[in-house]
Amino acid sequence: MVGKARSSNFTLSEKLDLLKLVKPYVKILEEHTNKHSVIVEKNRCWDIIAVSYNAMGGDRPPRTAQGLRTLYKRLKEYAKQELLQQKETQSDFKSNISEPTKKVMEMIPQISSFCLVRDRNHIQSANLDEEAQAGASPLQVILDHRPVAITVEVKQEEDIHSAPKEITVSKGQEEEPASLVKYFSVVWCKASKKKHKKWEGDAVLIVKGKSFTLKNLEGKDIGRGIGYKFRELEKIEEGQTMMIGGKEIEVMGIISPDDFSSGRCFQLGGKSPAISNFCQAAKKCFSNPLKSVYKPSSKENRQNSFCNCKPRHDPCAPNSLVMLRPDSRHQWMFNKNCFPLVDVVIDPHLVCHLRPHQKEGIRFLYECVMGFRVNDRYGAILADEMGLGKTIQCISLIWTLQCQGPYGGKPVIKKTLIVTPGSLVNNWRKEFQKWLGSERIKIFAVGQDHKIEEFTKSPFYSVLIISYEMLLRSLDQVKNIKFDLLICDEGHRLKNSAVKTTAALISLSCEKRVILTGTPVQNDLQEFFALIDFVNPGILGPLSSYRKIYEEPIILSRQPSASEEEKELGERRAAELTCLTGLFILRRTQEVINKYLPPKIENVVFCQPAALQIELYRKLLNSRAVRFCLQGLLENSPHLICIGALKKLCNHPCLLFNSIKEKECSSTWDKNEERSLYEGLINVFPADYNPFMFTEEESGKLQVLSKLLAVIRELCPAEKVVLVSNYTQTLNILQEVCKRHGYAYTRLDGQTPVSQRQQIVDSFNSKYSSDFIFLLSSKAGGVGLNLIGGSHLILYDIDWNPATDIQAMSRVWRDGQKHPVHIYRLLTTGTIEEKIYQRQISKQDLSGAVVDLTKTSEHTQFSVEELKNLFTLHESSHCVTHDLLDCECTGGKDHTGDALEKFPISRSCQLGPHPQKSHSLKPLSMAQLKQWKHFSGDHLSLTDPFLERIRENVSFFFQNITNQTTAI
Ligand SMILES: Nc1ncnc2c1ncn2[C@@H]1O[C@H](COP(=O)(O)OP(=O)(O)OP(=O)(O)O)[C@@H](O)[C@H]1O
Ligand SMILES: [Mg+2]
Repeated sequence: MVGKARSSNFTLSEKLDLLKLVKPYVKILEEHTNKHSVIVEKNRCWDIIAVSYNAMGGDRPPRTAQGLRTLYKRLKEYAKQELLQQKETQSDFKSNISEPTKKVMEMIPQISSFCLVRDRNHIQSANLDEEAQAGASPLQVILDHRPVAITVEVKQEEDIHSAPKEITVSKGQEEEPASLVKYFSVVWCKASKKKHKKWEGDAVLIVKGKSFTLKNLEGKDIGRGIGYKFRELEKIEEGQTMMIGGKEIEVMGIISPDDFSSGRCFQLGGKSPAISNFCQAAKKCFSNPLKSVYKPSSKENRQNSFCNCKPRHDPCAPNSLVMLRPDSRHQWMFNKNCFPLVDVVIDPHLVCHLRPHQKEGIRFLYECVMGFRVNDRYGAILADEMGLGKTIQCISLIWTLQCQGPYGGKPVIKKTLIVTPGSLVNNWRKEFQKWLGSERIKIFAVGQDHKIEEFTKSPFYSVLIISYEMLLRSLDQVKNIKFDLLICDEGHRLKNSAVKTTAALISLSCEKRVILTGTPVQNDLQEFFALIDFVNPGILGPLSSYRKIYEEPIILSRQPSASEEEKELGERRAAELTCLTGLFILRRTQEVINKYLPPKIENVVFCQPAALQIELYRKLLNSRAVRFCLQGLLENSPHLICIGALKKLCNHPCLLFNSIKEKECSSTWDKNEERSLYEGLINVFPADYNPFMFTEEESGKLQVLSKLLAVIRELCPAEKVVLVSNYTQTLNILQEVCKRHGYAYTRLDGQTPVSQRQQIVDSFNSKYSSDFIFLLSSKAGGVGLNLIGGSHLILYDIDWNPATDIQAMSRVWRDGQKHPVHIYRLLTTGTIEEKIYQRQISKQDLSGAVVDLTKTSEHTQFSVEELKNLFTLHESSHCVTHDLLDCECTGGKDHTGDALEKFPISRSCQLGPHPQKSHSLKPLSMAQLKQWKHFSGDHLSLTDPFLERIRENVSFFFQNITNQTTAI
């Protein structure tokens, strides 16, 4: 805080020393650059400190008295070292420059990119008048943008403490262009007559015409005024002090409109250093990593004898994967003992298995956790789509950091903590074994028979794998272990900072944090903040300022009523946020591994509802509850209950029957809305209806499923099926179907003990397994599982969130799959399931990025219009989704999207009953769907033998084939 720094009490000799110490560095800079310059007054001697500090690799100039003291000490040490070396070598300063000096020189081109030198509010941090009284040499520092030029001159002091003038309020007349806006960085304090002011904080002054706004760094308004004299506001310049609205401010610098609209000026650390640092780092490294760069003293000699100066693996070998070398800033910060630089090379044993995108991912993870990408931040989010091998990338990272490091080859980490959903604990252990064998690295997976204490006691284990649930239970023990790297698998669950798991993980002191997630974060800016703040705490500032600086302008810009100015600001802020976080978020899509995978045949199957379903559906739609929903009183509307009932009915009427019976017996039956929804419904069922004796004919989808299983069994007897539902009760029905047909099955749902999950998965994947069907609850066990033993996957029901379904579908089409993969998504024609599907498609391209801030956020509420649409049964349509495609085919022929090209683009398919509004929807996904092969169930010749056998109960098909070489 600036105010604190002002109260620093350096002794006079310390200050003089400090200035002397700074001078040589200024000289060095001067010798190597000689360009145009701008004059900075003598009180900017602190600029030089900042320059020197940056030149030596410091992140940012100190902002506290303590910080200044530390800097002072380090400068002193640094100078001593330099002198010592000069003496040692007895050589001419210019021809044989010492290593620390070299470091400074190496940094010269970077200096101008450190915004801190220009950004005065970061360096105005000492009691300057004391300096003057102490008789220190006034310095004239000349800085230029690029490259930096600095000269030192002695100049007489000018009085810099003239009293601030209050800007007078204009009496009128002066006219000016209202659009002219200027931005300044300032420090402020409450108005007082004291000579030695104590600044209370940094702020941004926005001057627009005759008015101004003062915002603190959290983006909150702390002062406002209108009607000032335009002339005076226009003349505001750097260094000027003035009174505005009862506050005294000193102008530290001018902020470009670009820095304001991007929000960069509110970020204390500024992002430019980080980015430029990364770019520079990528370009150069000044020392030969294989050569010792520094003659160590005898003590260091001893230390060095312990370190390995040769890379662990040959960096020059063909196909070697060599990590980026640290830049000079990093070396200054982390190589205090001046160990030789050593190349970090990924173990060739691993490299030979890695896909190109995985190599890139390992480089990315390494640079993030080493702090190469963003100064002082060591976090990363690897958000590759499902099945891209996030596990192998992390294993490579752990193995590398555990054995190697850039400084003298010393390992960067000792212990790693991997936190993962319960069902994946053993999967991680197995993957370690798969890629590294059991000798290289000792892994400890916490389980019922493997208690944490064992890990704590044994020095052999370096990796602890634990489930989120277990972590919560044994947090105290985990906290007592020092972990150097933390990996959170399926880490999107940390998007809610209020939940216990997140709080527990935040409480761990480990700095290097990696989130793995295959599920894209939807467009919730607060969830996004939570993930970012977890991996790189504080990088976006406190939540309150994030809201003001990013969230509010972005949300505001999306309102239909937003002005052009608001839209522009929102877009700029969104772009800035994406750009800043893009440094440590990596997401690749499935396409990168498609070529390694077998063909995938995806089918959307529209199943005709059974007669009983139609009758019950009509009755439900006529219920008082549904009618109440459509009246528009959404607050107390029971629409979720109605939607739930319709979804159950689509799966099987017996589920609805069970619900009615349950409600009849329960105390909540009194609740009006449920009573009014189920009223008279029971009479539609046969009088002797027994839900346990359900039949397949009572559900359109179940009929299709039953036929599908039979044809798979017949045509591919060696292949297996993964059958997915979101509901345990539905899984019970599907299980019963398996029993009735004599299909061997296995099942994994929320109730399956964690300790048994991997075993169930392994046994299904084994070629010796006799199981034909894997019953999977997508919510409980969908994430992260490898079910490559199955090559047919049937999604029996649909979820609102496309990510849940994509998660499930990705279980089988992944690395290691040997057979062509068939995916079947069953939907009941004309019902709510189609509507959910349509909504999924129109939402899907929102989830294309980790977070796509340029897109509008998803709906969480339904409008009355939407509810009307949801609560409509389209009895006469073969496929409402196709009707909405605006496709000219009637489904009577084998129509594919190739025909699309015949029409102008403006005719591409649109979703929604109001074509005139369609541009606001997401035409792309629907257009893509239109390009899928599609045909109605009574189409004459179906080339797909599986579809051929189920067509009787199917009104329409969509089909898409990826990697169509040997398909079908
Ligand atoms: N380079 C590779 N060669 C062969 N198999 C690989 C390779 N990389 C990964 N795999 C295998 O691919 C499967 C999927 O990998 P992994 O489980 O790491 O995916 P993921 O990215 O974590 O996906 P999800 O988001 O679903 O958890 C695993 O069985 C893994 O062993
Ligand atoms: Mg995974």
